[in-house]
Amino acid sequence: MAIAIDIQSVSRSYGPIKALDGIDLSIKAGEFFTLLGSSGCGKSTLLKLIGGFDRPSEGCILLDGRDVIDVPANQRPVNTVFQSLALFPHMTVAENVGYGLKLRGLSGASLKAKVEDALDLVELPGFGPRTIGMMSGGQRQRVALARALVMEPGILLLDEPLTGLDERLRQQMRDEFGRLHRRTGATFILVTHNQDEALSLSDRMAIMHKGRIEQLGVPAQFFEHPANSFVARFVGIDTLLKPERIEMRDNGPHAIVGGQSLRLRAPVATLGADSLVAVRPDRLRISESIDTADLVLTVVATTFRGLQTDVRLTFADGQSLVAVVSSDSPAATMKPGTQVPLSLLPDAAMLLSGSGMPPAA
Ligand SMILES: Nc1ncnc2c1ncn2[C@@H]1O[C@H](COP(=O)(O)OP(=O)(O)OP(=O)(O)O)[C@@H](O)[C@H]1O
Repeated sequence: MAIAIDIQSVSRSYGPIKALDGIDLSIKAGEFFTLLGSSGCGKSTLLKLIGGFDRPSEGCILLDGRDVIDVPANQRPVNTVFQSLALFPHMTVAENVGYGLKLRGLSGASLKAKVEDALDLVELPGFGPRTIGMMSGGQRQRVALARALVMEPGILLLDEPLTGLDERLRQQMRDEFGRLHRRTGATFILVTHNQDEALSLSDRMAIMHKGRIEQLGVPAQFFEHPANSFVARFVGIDTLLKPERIEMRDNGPHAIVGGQSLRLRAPVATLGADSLVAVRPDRLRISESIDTADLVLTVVATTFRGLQTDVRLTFADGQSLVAVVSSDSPAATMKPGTQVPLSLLPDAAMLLSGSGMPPAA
């Protein structure tokens, strides 16, 4: 049975460090929810509070409407897959997976059947007798998942479970999480600093920063309506330009950058000292002619990225933006110094307020 989670005004301080600062968050039963943020933002602390491995300094946590602050970890309907996996190296795969059920008093054929079902679920049928030392990194991940899933938890917490795996395995395990979520119907909470993981898996997600939630919503909202420049940067909108001023024209608001004008999505917020214009790379096109272009910029460099190539272009004031073009298009091989006409699709540029420091690239 999936379980709903309500986090109400939760803070957690460690001495002078405020790891969590007034978090309010409701996660629906059966949702795949992701906490995304860079190192130290407080996401693991929040997971620990839900799991019962730590207590909040203030606020309460409800599971299906019941306050669980005084319920110890082993009595909560929650299982966690830790980054370190924490498998017992001297035990077989089956012993690892069956460990929790054995503690619950299960034995014999019923224990064996549950362990085999869990190993089937993570696509490791027949691997029970092997020792952990004989398993690859990806297979160990699956054993850790099976060990959590065999307990049939209402809530599964995944703490950076893909760290340390190579790209191919990450992709494979990512697909696996999606499949297991659908199969088990449990509430999944993933903690990660990886935007691709968050965007591809989540029903909803929260971006955290300095113990607070910067934005909460379905993944597409983070691109369409990033709450501020911190969030925009975090989801991969790398072009953030400092405008000289904002002008209201007949066809809407425009930002003036390096002497050129970019039409902004309306309505625009008031221009503050930390306001930046975010430009979505997917809404920029190289246009046919300079006469009809919205912008004319100068190529600085091109970076081959496989199917696509990033073209970095500058304004007269030295600020730059990145356009993404198909690697087999002529634009992918433009030389530095080339003048390029660009058109902006609707809502390509938006004025955002700043918040905190953008994460390092
Ligand atoms: N037991 C603790 N004692 C003191 N400070 C702590 C403790 N646990 C966490 N912190 C601090 O609280 C803040 C949030 O830590 P947390 O582990 O939740 O971050 P995180 O977002 O999960 O980071 P990472 O991705 O590096 O694990 C950090 O500044 C961290 O140093």
